[in-house]
Amino acid sequence: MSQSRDASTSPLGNPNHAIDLALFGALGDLALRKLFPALYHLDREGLMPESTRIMGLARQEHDATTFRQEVEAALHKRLKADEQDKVSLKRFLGRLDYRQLNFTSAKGFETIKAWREGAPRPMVVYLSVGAKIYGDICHNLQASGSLDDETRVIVEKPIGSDLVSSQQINDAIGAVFPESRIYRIDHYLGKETVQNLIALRFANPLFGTQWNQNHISHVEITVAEKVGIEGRWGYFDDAGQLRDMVQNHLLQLLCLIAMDPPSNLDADAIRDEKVKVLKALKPFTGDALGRDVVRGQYIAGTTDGQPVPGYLEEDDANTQSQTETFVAMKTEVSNWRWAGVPFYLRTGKRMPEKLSQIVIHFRQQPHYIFDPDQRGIAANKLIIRLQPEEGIALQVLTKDSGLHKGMRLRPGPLHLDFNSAFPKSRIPDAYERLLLEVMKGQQYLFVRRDEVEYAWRWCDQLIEGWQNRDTPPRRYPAGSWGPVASIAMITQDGRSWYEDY
Ligand SMILES: NC(=O)C1=CN([C@@H]2O[C@H](COP(=O)(O)OP(=O)(O)OC[C@H]3O[C@@H](n4cnc5c(N)ncnc54)[C@H](OP(=O)(O)O)[C@@H]3O)[C@@H](O)[C@H]2O)C=CC1
Ligand SMILES: O=C1O[C@H](COP(=O)(O)O)[C@@H](O)[C@H](O)[C@H]1O
Repeated sequence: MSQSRDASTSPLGNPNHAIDLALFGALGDLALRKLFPALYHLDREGLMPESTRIMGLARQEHDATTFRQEVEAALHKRLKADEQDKVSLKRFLGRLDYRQLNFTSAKGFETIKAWREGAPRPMVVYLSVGAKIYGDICHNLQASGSLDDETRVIVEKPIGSDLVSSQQINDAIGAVFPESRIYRIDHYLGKETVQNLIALRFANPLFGTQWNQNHISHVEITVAEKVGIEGRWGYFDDAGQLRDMVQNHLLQLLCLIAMDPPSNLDADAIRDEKVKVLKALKPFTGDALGRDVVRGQYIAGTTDGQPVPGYLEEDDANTQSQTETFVAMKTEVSNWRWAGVPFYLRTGKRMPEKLSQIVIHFRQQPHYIFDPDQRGIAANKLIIRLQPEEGIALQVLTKDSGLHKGMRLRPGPLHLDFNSAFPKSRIPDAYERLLLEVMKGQQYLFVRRDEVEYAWRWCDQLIEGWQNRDTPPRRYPAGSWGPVASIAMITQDGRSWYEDY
């Protein structure tokens, strides 16, 4: 983290972290639902320097006053009642301005240059729009003379739909910005527990010494979503769950679990180690594709006891679609640390619960001395919960209490629930952490170009395999844990998905 300028803070944030934020797509879903609430929280927490200004840019006709009204309405909808205080809201809304702009036309970009005239702060450009127009916006910004050599750019996922398209997009951004000023968001990296993984693994010798194939039998990563397509059918049907969730979020989680210790916490030290993991991911060849990967698509079912439509009955659906809304797979990191340790991944929409968790299953003791009836009792597990609540639990075996039970073992948790252990600290949304890091000019929670591209390389061979083998998705009812085949995939190895939710 050597890029930090100064650790001192003022009541309204470290003045060294002041920026001008130009937010492209300021009236879109992401901006209104996530970005403005996150920016507001940073301001309210005293982390946004006084001089920081925010310019909203979108196609709709607005002036600063009506734009502020839109943002205020979105904040009222998203924030809890006790998070809305008049002073903070007034100060935050006062930072906002608006310009109507067509992003793909060079005309009008001089407005950004004029806004920036004489400003002593670096500009951060946030591209909260589809990746296809990142190149146009970067080009128009440059051609209009709005950029200087301190300007940073934030881009959203997904970057492309395969390796070739991601390279084209990365080339277009890279023609204007150097890698050191490109911040590729994967919002899972901003989640508190995900950052805690780094602390857990590299600050605790207890885990550091056990983190390899000698002590770990297998790893599970589950990212289950309760929601369906939420009005995004057009986008989602082109992508599918592999491109939407595995290529980015699940592979980033896998990298943080599997990577070797970085030599320090600098962005590139961490990212170099993540890239090594991506390069070592085993490709799916031959029979592995049929045996170790399950694609699914939800049909009508129930959520919270209420009937919900199937994927093909959602609004705007193409009823012939073969797009997957669920993927489960068994993969491996082919290196000395992880040889022979399966990584089981699963993610899907319309599951019974919103649940993201990583379970590290440790091996059994080499010599067993307890009741033979209990020989199969679960070994130690480390359960890292990202959501809904965040926390870490270590399942250990202890003696079952009572006079009549003899030396019976009982699995139980050593549990760290962040909300109850640290009740005073609000757990910030991922976007708050990420925006703060951009303000500081720190890149360690952002994805480097080669990470994106190696992840695509691995996904591409999987997608190509599906296409070659004509692999239609297996159906699963909304509200279930996915196709039965995803359970069979793990039980054939004598294991099961961890279900103590
Ligand atoms: N929404 C989400 O939950 C997530 C989104 N993302 C990513 O974030 C980015 C934004 O997504 P999202 O907010 O959902 O998208 P939206 O389509 O909701 O928002 C995009 C915004 O950009 C505007 N816009 C698009 N093209 C132009 C143009 N040529 N000129 C001017 N304005 C334009 C749109 O205006 P108009 O409405 O007039 O078209 C809209 O205000 C995407 O890259 C997406 O993949 C990533 C993770 C989650
Ligand atoms: O990037 C995306 O993530 C969301 C899930 O994010 P979470 O923080 O709610 O777990 C997913 O619904 C969406 O399809 C995808 O684009």
